[in-house]
Amino acid sequence: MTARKHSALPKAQVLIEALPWLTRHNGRVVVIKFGGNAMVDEELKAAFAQDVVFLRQAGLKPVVVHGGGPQINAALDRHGLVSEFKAGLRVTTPEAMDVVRMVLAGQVQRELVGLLNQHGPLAVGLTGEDAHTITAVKHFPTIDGELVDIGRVGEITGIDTGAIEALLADGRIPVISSIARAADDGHVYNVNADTAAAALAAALGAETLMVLTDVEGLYEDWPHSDDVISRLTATELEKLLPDLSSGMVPKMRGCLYAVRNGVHTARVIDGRVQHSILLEIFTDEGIGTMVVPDDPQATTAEHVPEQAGGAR
Ligand SMILES: Nc1ncnc2c1ncn2[C@@H]1O[C@H](COP(=O)(O)OP(=O)(O)O)[C@@H](O)[C@H]1O
Ligand SMILES: CC(=O)N[C@@H](CCC(=O)OP(=O)(O)O)C(=O)O
Repeated sequence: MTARKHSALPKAQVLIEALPWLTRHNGRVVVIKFGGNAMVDEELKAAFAQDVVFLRQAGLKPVVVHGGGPQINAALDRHGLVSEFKAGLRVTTPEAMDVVRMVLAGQVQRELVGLLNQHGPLAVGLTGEDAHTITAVKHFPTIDGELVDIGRVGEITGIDTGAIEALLADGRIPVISSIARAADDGHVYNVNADTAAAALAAALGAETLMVLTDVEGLYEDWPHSDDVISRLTATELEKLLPDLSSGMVPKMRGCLYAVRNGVHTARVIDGRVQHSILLEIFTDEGIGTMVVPDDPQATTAEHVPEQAGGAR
């Protein structure tokens, strides 16, 4: 007698395909950075929230770190302030810092918390200022061999994971804005959201860092071709870093930092694709760029991403 096949069988097969990944990640922290450029429309943002809640309900511990570069640009413009970037970082005057804080903590973070909480009392928003989560000192980037003053931009000196871990233990989804407090001068500092996400992923011992942006992944020869590098090791990435340009620099530096500091995989994926998080996880080939540590031992058998990018 042949087994009867129900018409919904493909749906069951999709769920079963995800089983090894879900088993491996059960109880693990996944840090997801949602870039301001990926927040293009309401439908996408709602799908992002659904994906994050799905991970939470499937037994993972998602932590969201959000950006908001374009939203800050628009608000500065409304205030008659110019947006200027040096070494990929926003030149942040004290007046601009007020706007940055207002937009990140008061607008973007609130919106994401609201979308996540449509699914239950899950999300809690905080900034790096809360409970000493992110501490920084004033950052002076080197441009053409000179240290340059770009205002209230912070370089992370410490992460206190206590508040985030308490929220995770309580089943919540922390949503974090990339603003840091200074231990010494009493100021608050603007931190690039990719850098903050990478530092948090490392400090939390996350399984994966996922960076959602507005390109398909790391292009091999940007802007001349759109061939995406699907997988690379830390050393391969390190060699590429000097050739990367502005937006990708903090992102790929962050990925490198994460995999060199205990995170098993760091991925850059296209946040403009609906349900990109679930697609990256549940499709064999993955949809973006995956960075892995050099030492295969660091990615133990238990953590080899066979579902997510099994071919990579
Ligand atoms: N090699 C590269 N591959 C892909 N994108 C690149 C590359 N080099 C520079 N970029 C630029 O980086 C941008 C992504 O960074 P960014 O604008 O800071 O996004 P987000 O708001 O998501 O942090 C892309 O839109 C692209 O213009
Ligand atoms: C110092 C610095 O540049 N901070 C960033 C923080 C927001 C951010 O990183 O947003 P995206 O992820 O959308 O680019 C800024 O002011 O734009």
